[in-house]
Amino acid sequence: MEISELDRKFNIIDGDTPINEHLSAHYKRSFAHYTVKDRLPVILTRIIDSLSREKEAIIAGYGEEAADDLKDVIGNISKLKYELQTDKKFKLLDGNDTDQEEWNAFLEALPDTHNSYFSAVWLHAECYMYRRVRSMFEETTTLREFDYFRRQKKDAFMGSLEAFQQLTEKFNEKRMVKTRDELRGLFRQLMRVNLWGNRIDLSISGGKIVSQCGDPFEALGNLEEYILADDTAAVWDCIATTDGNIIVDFVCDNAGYELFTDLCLADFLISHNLAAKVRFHVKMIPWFVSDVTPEDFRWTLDALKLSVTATLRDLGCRLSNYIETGHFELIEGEYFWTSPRDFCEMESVKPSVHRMLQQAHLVIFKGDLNYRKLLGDIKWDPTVPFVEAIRTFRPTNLCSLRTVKADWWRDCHQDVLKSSQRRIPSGWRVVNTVLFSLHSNRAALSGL
Ligand SMILES: O=P(O)(O)OC[C@H]1O[C@](O)(CO)[C@@H](O)[C@@H]1O
Repeated sequence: MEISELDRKFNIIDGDTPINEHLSAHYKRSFAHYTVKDRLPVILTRIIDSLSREKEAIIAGYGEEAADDLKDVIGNISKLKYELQTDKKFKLLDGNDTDQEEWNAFLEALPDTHNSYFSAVWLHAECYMYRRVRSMFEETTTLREFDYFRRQKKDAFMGSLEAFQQLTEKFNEKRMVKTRDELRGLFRQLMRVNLWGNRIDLSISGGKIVSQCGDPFEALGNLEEYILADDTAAVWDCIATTDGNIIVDFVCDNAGYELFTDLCLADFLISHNLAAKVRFHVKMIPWFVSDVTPEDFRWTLDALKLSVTATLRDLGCRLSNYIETGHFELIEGEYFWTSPRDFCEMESVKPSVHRMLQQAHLVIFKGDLNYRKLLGDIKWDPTVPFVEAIRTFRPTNLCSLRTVKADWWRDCHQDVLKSSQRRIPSGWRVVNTVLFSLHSNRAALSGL
């Protein structure tokens, strides 16, 4: 079938997403369209491939019965891929997962015009696909607990070991800083390391293993010109003007290198008495390929403790000890983070999560997906300040730390770049540019 025929059939508009509209695969020249048409089917194919490749090992670990379960799951994922590529309506979820009712209520309330892959809001279509895959495993007898992305996450972790080592060595050299100015300087560097850590994402690479290579501290200088919005000073003030008896929350994104950088920043906050507790909010199901689950979090600390180098072993022990002393807390059991809801809906649909975030003095939202949820997956006019774009979402002080991975900020990048006399060098892709914002509940500290 000709692509134009497909477009006609799915009612695709040959243009970019209009300003103030929701992002959607409905617009052919959008990253959402490219994602639904090309990226998501690749991700599904890669799950099938890895299940087929790891079949023997899975059966060895989960028993003979897993062979039938694998066959069913592979068949169901192929069907899902077909549904996606032929723009079928979203189906209600089967199974007994904790969040199933909430998901189905959400799906049932979708207008008929926006409940298929190419017609829905991009956020809804993308989350729905990952949630459907999870349902297929939940329905099996043997593979309910199986994380079909774990192998890739572990490989990416292993590929970043050298960077972990270099980062920890540099951090250890600098740990002894004493003066407020030195502390602020180190905080600024760690925020940048953390920001760039968000580039290591297995969903954007379609599941191909990507790891951090080279010395992350060294790389900071060269990356500086790609920072689009930088409110580090305001984030620092927000933390450093307290007595240190505060909670800082991370709404985590990717496992592997990015989680490692989260842990380094959190370690800094605790070891310099800038915060009394750091909480980590993670995903309860395998999500967007590399997102952190409770199991990934625990595995990371254990793997660091068992590292071949004393530097990483010491770090692993210190971080694990923070869990024991209550300085770190892993928040698990919350399915809101894998719901299709944007954060503005949190207070009404999940008040308990909103109340929990209110306990924190600062919440750091990691990554592109959280950023999209902050902004409601809307293509805002680039001049709209961040504080307006997040609408009524005001649980506490917020910081968004993400590298830009979709297209709708391209215009804004150019806008910002033009006004700041910066440029995107040829060959540099939008994925490597950055938006970095803080919102304070006292004042709008920054925007675009
Ligand atoms: O890990 P992050 O930073 O949330 O980004 C992941 C996601 O970024 C996007 O490419 C664009 O938002 C999603 O399609 C994607 O998979």
